[in-house]
Amino acid sequence: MTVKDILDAIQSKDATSADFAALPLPESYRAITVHKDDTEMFAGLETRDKDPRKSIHLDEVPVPELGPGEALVAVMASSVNYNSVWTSIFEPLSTFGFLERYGKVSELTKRHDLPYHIIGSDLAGVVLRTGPGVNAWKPGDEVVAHCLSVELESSDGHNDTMLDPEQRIWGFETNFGGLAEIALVKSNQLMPKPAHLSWEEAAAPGLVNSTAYRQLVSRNGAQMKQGDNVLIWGASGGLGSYATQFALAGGATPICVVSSEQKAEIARKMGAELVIDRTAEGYRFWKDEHTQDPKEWKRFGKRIRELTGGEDVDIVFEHPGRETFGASVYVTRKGGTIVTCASTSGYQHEYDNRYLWMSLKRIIGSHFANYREAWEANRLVAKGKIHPTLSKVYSLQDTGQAAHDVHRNVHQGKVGVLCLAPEEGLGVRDEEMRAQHIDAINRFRNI
Ligand SMILES: C/C=C/C(=O)SCCNC(=O)CCNC(=O)[C@H](O)C(C)(C)COP(=O)(O)OP(=O)(O)OC[C@H]1O[C@@H](n2cnc3c(N)ncnc32)[C@H](O)[C@@H]1OP(=O)(O)O
Ligand SMILES: NC(=O)C1=CN([C@@H]2O[C@H](COP(=O)(O)OP(=O)(O)OC[C@H]3O[C@@H](n4cnc5c(N)ncnc54)[C@H](OP(=O)(O)O)[C@@H]3O)[C@@H](O)[C@H]2O)C=CC1
Repeated sequence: MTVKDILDAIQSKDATSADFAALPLPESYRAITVHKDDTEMFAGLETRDKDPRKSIHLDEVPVPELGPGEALVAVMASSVNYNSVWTSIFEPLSTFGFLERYGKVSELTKRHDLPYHIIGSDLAGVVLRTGPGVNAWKPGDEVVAHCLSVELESSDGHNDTMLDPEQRIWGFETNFGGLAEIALVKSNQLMPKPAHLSWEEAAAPGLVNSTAYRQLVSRNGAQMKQGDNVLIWGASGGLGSYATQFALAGGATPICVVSSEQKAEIARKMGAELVIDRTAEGYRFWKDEHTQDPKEWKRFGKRIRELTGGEDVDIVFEHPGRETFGASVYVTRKGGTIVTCASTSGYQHEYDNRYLWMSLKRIIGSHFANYREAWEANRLVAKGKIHPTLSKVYSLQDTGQAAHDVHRNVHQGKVGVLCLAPEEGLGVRDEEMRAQHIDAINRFRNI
């Protein structure tokens, strides 16, 4: 039995759940990994010069043992998230520390502590096997998986699953991730695959869409409301392309920040009217490595007022971090909210606290999404209210190049990876619905 037999079953029109259940599992499969032996390979290099193509491997790995409450999924497609860039450059720390720590939780979690890390936090595919205690899913189900892994044994996480003390991001802080032909997930990560999307389109939104949903829309985030002005950094990138859609769909006004005319055009194609090209306008929020320039914050704020007709922003959707955070705090309106989920340009932020407390602003930390938020975010995709922002698709063996593109910020929206799917465009089950949304689905393609 090989993965080829699994693919044949998925592609045959008449394979039943019983047929999938009867398929013997292969002994091994191909997976994108980083190696524990490589963790020091980039020592001394600048972040920019650490090259994912050198650290990312395509390996044949054994199929992990299936535990209670878990599922093995045949992965048709996955996508590159920035967390896989961090893993591949071993910043801010090596993810093998996460696997070692997880391995100490129980006999079952020991499986994760290996000298290789199978990465990837998105997938679209087909359930192959479910472990004891799983009733909601069965072999043959077409699914996507969100990346929240929790143990749920502590009451701390019972109201908001992101607060579980054993909260982890699957494929980043756990092993057996989605950039592979087979993945191991907890069954409560599974959600129905949107029927009108191909495998690679369905695999694209998951992580960033759920994160943007909690960060911007949820009561656990900024609770955006109709009429809000929302400043969105990196509006044509992974997170930003979903934040922009949420702002528009929710009756808010996005002010989209991008770094080129091409990206500005993408933001406009999504429906945004207020766009700032940070490169063309030449903002330099830092005079040098240690000193910010409040005059530049003010110039940026003036530009926002010019675009909005004199208003400041209610919400800043933050993730670049050190480079932009001082400006983000400054340009937020009195009583407004800066909601942050990352620090791509550096995690030691500096801002002038007078502008925060005197103007009663709030900073909210946000991370991925709880079970319910991830489900709600996927539901919006399945209903055709939010669309994938897939631009380019790579083969599994070219994942290193895909991660390099994202690391160097030469991509748009989301970058997809075909795992078992032999070509793009497969897996669409609702052609009629697809036809209704085809322009939106293809907005980011081949640009
Ligand atoms: C969905 C996608 C998401 C993304 O893309 S996010 C971007 C990528 N992610 C990242 O860049 C984050 C990577 N992670 C990290 O950098 C680290 O992961 C953290 C900085 C988040 C945490 O570091 P750590 O070393 O794990 O945490 P500690 O809590 O500082 O150290 C653990 C020890 O410190 C003790 N401790 C914690 N809080 C306190 C306290 N308040 N007072 C005293 N001690 C404390 C703990 O108990 C524990 O102890 P003991 O080592 O003995 O187990
Ligand atoms: N905590 C969480 O749950 C999550 C955190 N993240 C983190 O968020 C960050 C962004 O992820 P994602 O959106 O997928 O990444 P992308 O690279 O797809 O998009 C980020 C965008 O941010 C903009 N940007 C990058 N650097 C700067 C800068 N110095 N100043 C201003 N803008 C900048 C770029 O747009 P442009 O050049 O056009 O301005 C870029 O396209 C990563 O660090 C990631 O790890 C992501 C998802 C979940």
